[in-house]
Amino acid sequence: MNRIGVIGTGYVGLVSGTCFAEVGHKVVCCDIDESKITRLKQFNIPIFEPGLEELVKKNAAEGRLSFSSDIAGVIKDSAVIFIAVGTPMSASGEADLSYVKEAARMIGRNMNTHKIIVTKSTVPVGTGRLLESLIRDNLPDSSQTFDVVSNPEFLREGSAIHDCMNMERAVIGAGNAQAAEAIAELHAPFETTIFKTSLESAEMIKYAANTFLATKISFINAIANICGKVGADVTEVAAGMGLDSRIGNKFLQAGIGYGGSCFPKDTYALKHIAEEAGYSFKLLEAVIETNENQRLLIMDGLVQSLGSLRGKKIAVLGLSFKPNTDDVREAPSLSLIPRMLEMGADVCAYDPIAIREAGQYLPDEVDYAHELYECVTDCDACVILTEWSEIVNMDLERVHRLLRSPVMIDGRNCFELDVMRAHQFEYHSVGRQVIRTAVPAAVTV
Ligand SMILES: NC(=O)c1ccc[n+]([C@@H]2O[C@H](COP(=O)([O-])OP(=O)(O)OC[C@H]3O[C@@H](n4cnc5c(N)ncnc54)[C@H](O)[C@@H]3O)[C@@H](O)[C@H]2O)c1
Ligand SMILES: O=c1ccn([C@@H]2O[C@H](COP(=O)(O)OP(=O)(O)O[C@H]3O[C@H](CO)[C@@H](O)[C@H](O)[C@H]3O)[C@@H](O)[C@H]2O)c(=O)[nH]1
Repeated sequence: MNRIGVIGTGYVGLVSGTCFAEVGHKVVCCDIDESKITRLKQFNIPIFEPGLEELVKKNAAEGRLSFSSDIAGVIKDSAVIFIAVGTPMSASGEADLSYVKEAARMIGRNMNTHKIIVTKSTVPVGTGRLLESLIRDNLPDSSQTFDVVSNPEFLREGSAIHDCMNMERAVIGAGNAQAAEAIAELHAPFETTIFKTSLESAEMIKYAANTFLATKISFINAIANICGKVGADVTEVAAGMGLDSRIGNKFLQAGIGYGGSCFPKDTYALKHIAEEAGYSFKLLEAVIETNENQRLLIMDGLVQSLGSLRGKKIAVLGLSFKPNTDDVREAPSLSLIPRMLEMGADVCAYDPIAIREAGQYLPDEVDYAHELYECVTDCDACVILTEWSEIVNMDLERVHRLLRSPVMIDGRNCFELDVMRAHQFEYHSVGRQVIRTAVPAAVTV
């Protein structure tokens, strides 16, 4: 058994730490936020992630997973240290490395034996080298040796455990072949493809992968916007494109764009990295701009169907940035609900899990319903921002009956047009024909 110390118990630290424990390693997770560690010790998991609580309990009970707020002690006791702290977007768009740098200094100060430091956080190219020098500068004994390895994390929120346990590849970037091999061996139980690279290439692979996926989303959203104007249906177009194995059918779901803790900040960070390197990344700029405009389709749909929003009551279904998570970082709800309020609407919001999270950031005027059907009651329109299965599977007949006017603005293309026609909704979706209850039209939101 290897002793892995994980610094940071956000999504990545907690999920990857738990999964490395699940495959047999001994893992201790630590965090600067003592309240998180107190909660984790009581199995009160700070994030909503399906299956995580059970897996944490199981691995803790079997003695492979524990939590500590003694960061220095965890560093001293570990042979391998994962850095899994946040790298949020700074005001200028670049990745804020202050947490990563602080973690490196702490590691340097507490280095007592040879250790491999593994960066799981998403960091700009060159950070691995920067961490090497920061650690070296903080060593109590300058002859102490260590290695820095980049091993970016590719899990998705909402399916994080599945993604980690069934990882498609482990990218291992290192300057030292022995350190790379040691981290490859750590991955042996996952039976995944090991891809060894330089430190710099591994760091770039993470940004290139995320921005490529973001590009796919903005591309299909741009196609959707044209489809809406020329009478094509983007869901058919995406399905037809996806049958070409060179294109593939994944990440072609048109909607109100990508949000979350990764794509928005990582697209900005790569744009910044490119600028620093003297390259003007026009394609990526267009991806970002397309994404930022896309969510405004919701406002267009509301104005088309209701005219002025003043005094209108709007039901907003879905507050998290995607289903199966309570994460609201860069969620469309956080920018769209304040706009609705500014335009004079009353908003009642519902989410199966994320009300508490979203409520911290939304204006006080928002009402929250604890049940979907209560939320839509007496509303002038129903807006869908997140495709939770509870929302996709709602009883449309009941919703039609409860709404004051049967208007639905769907930012995630949850329903078939024929179904909405049969239920006599006015239905605005993305890149598809608008269904009107009385007069059919060929314009989409
Ligand atoms: N969220 C994801 O799905 C995901 C997936 C892949 C990669 N990533 C990347 O992984 C990194 C972490 O993301 P996250 O969403 O888990 O972050 P997060 O912000 O949710 O959690 C980071 C944790 O690190 C802790 N921390 C900060 N500084 C610390 C220090 N010096 N010592 C100990 N703990 C410290 C914080 O208290 C916090 O609990 C980011 O770089 C992100 O881009 C995230
Ligand atoms: O066809 C699609 C697919 C996704 N999205 C949106 O894109 C965003 C991101 O979705 P997803 O990638 O499923 O979730 P994340 O948890 O943000 O995961 C991404 O970001 C992580 C952090 O870097 C990476 O580790 C993952 O590989 C990468 O998929 C969400 O707002 C989705 O609604 C679409 O609009 N259309």
